[in-house]
Amino acid sequence: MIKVQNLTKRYGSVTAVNEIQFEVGKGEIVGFLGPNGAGKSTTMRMLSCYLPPTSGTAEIAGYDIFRDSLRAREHIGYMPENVPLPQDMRVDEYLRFRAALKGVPGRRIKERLADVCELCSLNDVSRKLIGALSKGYRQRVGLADAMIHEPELLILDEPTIGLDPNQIRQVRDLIRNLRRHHTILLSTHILSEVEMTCTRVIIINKGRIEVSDTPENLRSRLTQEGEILFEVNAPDPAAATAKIKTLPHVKSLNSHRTQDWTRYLIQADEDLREDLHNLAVRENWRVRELTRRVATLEQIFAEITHKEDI
Ligand SMILES: Nc1ncnc2c1ncn2[C@@H]1O[C@H](COP(=O)(O)OP(=O)(O)OP(=O)(O)O)[C@@H](O)[C@H]1O
Repeated sequence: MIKVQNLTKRYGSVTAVNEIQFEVGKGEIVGFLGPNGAGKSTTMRMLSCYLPPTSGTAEIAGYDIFRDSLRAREHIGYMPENVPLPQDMRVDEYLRFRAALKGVPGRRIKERLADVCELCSLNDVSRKLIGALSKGYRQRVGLADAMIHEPELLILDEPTIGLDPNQIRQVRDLIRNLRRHHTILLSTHILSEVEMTCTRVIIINKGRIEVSDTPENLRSRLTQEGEILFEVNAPDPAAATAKIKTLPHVKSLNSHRTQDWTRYLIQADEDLREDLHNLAVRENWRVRELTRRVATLEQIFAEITHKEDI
């Protein structure tokens, strides 16, 4: 659905997007992550044909965003970061107007309106003035607008920005429901959202793409040299520590004792959970915890973008 090659955007002396390349296949939900000013919105605006690139190319459904802009746009539903909405139009009037503007045939507008209002849970407010809606409902109107012409690809720039946790959950569920029929590229700063909804993560930093992988692969990349928590009740703790140290792949070990229990934090370059379990069974130790610490997307993001404050 998306094929980006050497795409660059400069604003005067600022290079916002620097020779990026990536592809997004049909049916993928891709989370587009990066710190403030990384170039996410600029990339999304170029892909949505709102902003011409300085150099490089991008294709949407096989159409060049610059040369075949109108064709490309037919396949895109774009929801910008701050959805510009007319305050004094009613929700249904506005969506009908947008449908006509996007070339939806007159006979289909009623049906499309009903579909998007249902999908975005707008039925209760469809006769309300947009200016009277809460932020969450306005976001939904933006989403309904992006979908009204049945595009295959949705490009959503921070769709949950400014929403409360309940509204975030609703929009996230909605995006999850959309994945059956759409390809989605969405930017967000909420990493748990990406872990829950996306099939792939692209991390952009200072205009360059640093990573493109599944959330699982990203986690296992960082967890390979894993930390394992192991808490046992062994009759002779010193002997137990010595035995654990002799296991292959153990790099270092910290322990902490509370009454009868010893809690080990083991650094190893392999997943040693089975070996530790077998050792405990052999030695007749009682085990209270045996877990491998898994890196969160938040740690991965911080590592890749070298930022602690996300
Ligand atoms: N119209 C503009 N004129 C000049 N510079 C711009 C313009 N739009 C963006 N920039 C600059 O380009 C860089 C990338 O901005 P962009 O908005 O694409 O980042 P972003 O990743 O979407 O950030 P955020 O998470 O804060 O929305 C920033 O340095 C920004 O200041």
